[in-house]
Amino acid sequence: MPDVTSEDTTATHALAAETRRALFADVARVPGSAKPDPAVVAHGITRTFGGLTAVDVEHVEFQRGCITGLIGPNGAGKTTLFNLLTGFDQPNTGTWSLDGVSLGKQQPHQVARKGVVRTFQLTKALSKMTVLDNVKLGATGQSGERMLSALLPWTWRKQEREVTERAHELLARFKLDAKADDFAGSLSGGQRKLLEMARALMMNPRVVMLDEPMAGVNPALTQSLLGHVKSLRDEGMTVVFVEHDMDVIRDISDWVVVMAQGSIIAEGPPEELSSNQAVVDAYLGGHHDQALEFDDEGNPVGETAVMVKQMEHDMNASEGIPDPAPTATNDKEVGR
Ligand SMILES: Nc1ncnc2c1ncn2[C@@H]1O[C@H](COP(=O)(O)OP(=O)(O)OP(=O)(O)O)[C@@H](O)[C@H]1O
Repeated sequence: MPDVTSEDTTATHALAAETRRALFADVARVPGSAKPDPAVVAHGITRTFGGLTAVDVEHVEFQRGCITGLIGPNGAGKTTLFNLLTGFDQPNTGTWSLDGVSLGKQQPHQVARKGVVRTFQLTKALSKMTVLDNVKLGATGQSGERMLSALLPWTWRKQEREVTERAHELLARFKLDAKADDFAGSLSGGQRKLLEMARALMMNPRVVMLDEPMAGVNPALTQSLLGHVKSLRDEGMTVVFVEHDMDVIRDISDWVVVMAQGSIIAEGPPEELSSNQAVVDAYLGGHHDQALEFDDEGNPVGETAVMVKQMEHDMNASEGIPDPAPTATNDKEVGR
């Protein structure tokens, strides 16, 4: 059980870049493909809201020690899938596990104690609490919260010290240590994202699910955030990462899983994405009528490049990220 006092075993899974590439060489480029050493395996997950099927994932595996980018158009079901896998919502059907241990029918803090944590698209910093206290909140389910411990104060005092120490370490890691005693409400958008990550790491997780960690972050902080995400992987963590910016996805992912209308419609290495017809169709709603064109390296060219740019522009716009290049918008054309 990972807690702030446990020994961190994740480092044993740190994989070099060549090893990660080799791992995926023989993985089938199909939805639900088997991975050589999956940390998380989910099967038959469905979630409906009234008549709407938000998630209908037959099978998915997330490879240990790698970054999996989870992409898909707005409303594809990415956040709902994260909610389900981390106990923030319960599915209608399905089973899922970390290293073979079931994570079903559990509360978020129980899932976190088993090793899977998440961050949120809209950061959940409590603005009237200090930055330090916000990070300490990540250490839920510690003995200080249990009844018996109330009678044995020395157990929680020791733990309180350890939790505070760990929180300070994480604040230093994310360069927020100077802000420890400030109210979280005083942080910028990017700093709140860092705070979210620090809080998620309090439990020494093995799997981190990041829901759009770059959204709304000013470009100066984007690179540093990306560096932090890569460093989680380099320490051996398994990272699943929802992101709309294709450049970021290409830069950071070892493997990409694509969702549309609740289901997984494609999987593959990031460099093969833009030539995947199912992916382009999903983003463009199938409303294009000309053949797609790519150069030898799989980069879109001509009209296809314009459409892909349009797609990225729309996705950025939905996140409130300004697009420096003037782009003609035709929302109907892209199925929104
Ligand atoms: N609590 C809810 N009640 C009703 N419908 C919901 C609820 N949560 C999600 N949905 C619907 O489920 C579908 C999937 O939503 P979800 O937020 O998971 O998509 P997403 O891929 O994360 O989208 P985005 O990229 O815009 O964040 C959408 O149609 C959404 O409106």
